Formats: sequence, C-alpha cells, structure tokens
Amino acid sequence: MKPNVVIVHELYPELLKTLEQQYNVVHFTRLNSDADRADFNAAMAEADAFLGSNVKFDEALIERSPRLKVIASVSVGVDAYPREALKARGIVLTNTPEVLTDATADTGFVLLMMAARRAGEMERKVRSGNWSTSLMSQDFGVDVTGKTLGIVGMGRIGQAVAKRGHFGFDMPVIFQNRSSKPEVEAALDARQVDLDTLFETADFIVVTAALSDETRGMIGRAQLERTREKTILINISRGPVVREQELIECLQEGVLYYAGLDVYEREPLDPSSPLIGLDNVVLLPHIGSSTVETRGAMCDLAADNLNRVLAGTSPLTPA
Ligand SMILES: NC(=O)C1=CN([C@@H]2O[C@H](COP(=O)(O)OP(=O)(O)OC[C@H]3O[C@@H](n4cnc5c(N)ncnc54)[C@H](O)[C@@H]3O)[C@@H](O)[C@H]2O)C=CC1
Ligand SMILES: O=C(O)C(=O)CO
Repeated sequence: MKPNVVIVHELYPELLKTLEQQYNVVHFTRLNSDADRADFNAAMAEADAFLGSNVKFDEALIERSPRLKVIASVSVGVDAYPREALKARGIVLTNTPEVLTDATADTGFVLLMMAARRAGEMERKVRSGNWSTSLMSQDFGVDVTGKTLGIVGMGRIGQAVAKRGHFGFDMPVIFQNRSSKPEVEAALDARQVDLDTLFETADFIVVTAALSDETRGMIGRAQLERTREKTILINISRGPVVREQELIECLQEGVLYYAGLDVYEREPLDPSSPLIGLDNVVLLPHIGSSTVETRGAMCDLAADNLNRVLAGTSPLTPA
C-alpha cells in the first residue's frame, strides 16, 4: 500500500509527478475555501504525511490525523506547529533551513533600500503623474552606505543580512542575540549589544529573530522611542515579534521615521489596517523566500525529508 501524502503548497510539475508516483497524493495549492478545508480535513484523517506551509496545525487537527508520521514544513520558521503535541504523538517535524537564507536576506535589503530612498512613495508619484513633486528635498530619503546596521537575532538570516551590510555597504554592524556569537563579531567586525543599545545606536534595524514565547512582542514603543531621528525598522522574521499597534502609532507620531515589513501580526494583512494608509512604511506580502529557485529548493528539501521519514530513516533537517 502506498502511503497517503497531503500537500498544501505549489510544487513544480516534476516534483509533484515524482511524489505522485511514490504516494497517494492529495494536492491543494492552498486552502482557499470552506470546501477546500473540508476536503483537507477528510484527507488528513487518512494521511501518513503532510508537506506544505501556511496551515494552522492546532492540537485538534493533530488529533484528527491519527496516522500522521511526519510534517515536512516548507519553511524554516516552525512557530505555527504545536511542538509538544507533535512530540507526544511521535510526529516528526522538519523544516527548510539554509536554502532560503540568501533570498530572505535579499528581501531584507529590498525593504531597507526601498525605505531608505523612499522608493515606494517615489514610484507611486511617478505612476500618478507627479514626477516633479518627487524632486523636492522634503521628499529625499537617507544614505545607506556607511550607516550603522543593527540586527535583532543573529542566526543564519541575520548573518546573511549583516554580510550584505558589512561587505556591500561598508556598514558597522551591531547585533543582539539570545546567545553570544564571538565568531560573528570577529568575522564581520561586529559588536554584540543589548536591545536598548541597539535601538539607540543603529540607523537600520533588521529583525530576524525566530518567533517564540520569548520574542513575541519583544519590540514595541519602549524600544522604538529609543531610536534616532531617521531610524528605519525592517521586519523579515515574524509579525508578532513586533507589537504592531505600537509600531503603527510610532510611525504615525514620527517616533519612528520609517519601516519596511514583510510579515504581520495577522496574515494576510487586513485591507483596513492603518499600515496601508501610511506613507512611511514599505509593505510586502511575506515574500522573503519567494523566488523561483529558492521555493524550488525548499520544496525539494521538504520532499527529501518526507521521503526519509516515511522510509524509516532520519530527516535531513529536523526542526
Ligand atoms: N519573511 C520570510 O519570508 C521568512 C521569514 N523567516 C523567519 O526568519 C526566522 C529566522 O530564520 P533563520 O535565521 O534561518 O533561523 P536561525 O534559527 O538561524 O536564527 C534565529 C536567531 O534568533 C535568535 N533568537 C532567538 N531568541 C532570541 C531572543 N530572545 N533575542 C534575540 N535573538 C533571539 C536565535 O539565537 C538565532 O540566532 C525564522 O524563524 C522565520 O520566522 C525565515 C525565512 C523566510
Ligand atoms: O521559511 C519561513 O519561515 C517563511 O516564512 C517562508 O519562507
């Protein structure tokens, strides 16, 4: 009997075909409707394995999936999964580290550059026929090269952002991390500081810390009030690391100069969010790792992990 595999993700055709040859696959590109949800729940009742992302795996779903052996998440962040419940059931959780590090760090720099040069605002002006009003000094942004870069959470993605800043833009790097990282300090001529010092000192602050009970709400008004006149905050980790309502208020009041966000407290971002009406924020729809090559590599790694667990061997990247 072939194992049953539920997939909730777009896959490139060759990979889907390979998986369909090996398994009984029920495939959703995403769960769009109540009908999809009902079909998904029915499929999970029989599933041996799940591959995908953006599915809320609460304890009730785990209970309704009695045969489940492995969740191969197409993401590095695994904050959406109830670890204790998975452990209790012996379900293996895998993720996709490394292969998305560069694409996500690049997205951090897209946001940083767009915010620094107010590129979204300028682009909107050109499109609305207001070329000349973008040439006034009150519309100018700020320099990037040589400015101090502050990283919150110096893991894989944090280090990739820091490398871009250090080698590409001549930036002094400071960072805050849960554990000490002398090797990073040495390699990037960087300095590890506490969170308050980071917010007081950096010109650009890039949040790349994983979401956990410890980091949830770690950044709010108390930190933003410490920033300098033209500080820019970028969040490419998870929305709930930053207190979104306090961020909005600080942007509205000019306490924080500018922000660039790829992630939000609730996704998709509600169209009625005040963020959408603010000029001093660049908004992306959680596309940190969304390139053709990187998504392909993430799906390959997730599939390898799933194959290995179903074959009774250890996954390449257990979460
Ligand atoms: N925007 C997007 O599309 C993407 C977002 N991500 C997010 O980025 C996160 C980081 O990914 P990686 O760098 O690969 O993970 P990682 O595990 O290498 O790095 C996470 C870092 O956060 C640090 N950290 C944990 N608690 C902290 C605390 N209280 N204070 C300061 N630092 C703390 C850890 O020490 C670690 O260095 C993921 O967990 C995910 O949420 C990842 C990929 C794409
Ligand atoms: O990998 C992750 O954690 C993401 O957010 C999407 O790539």
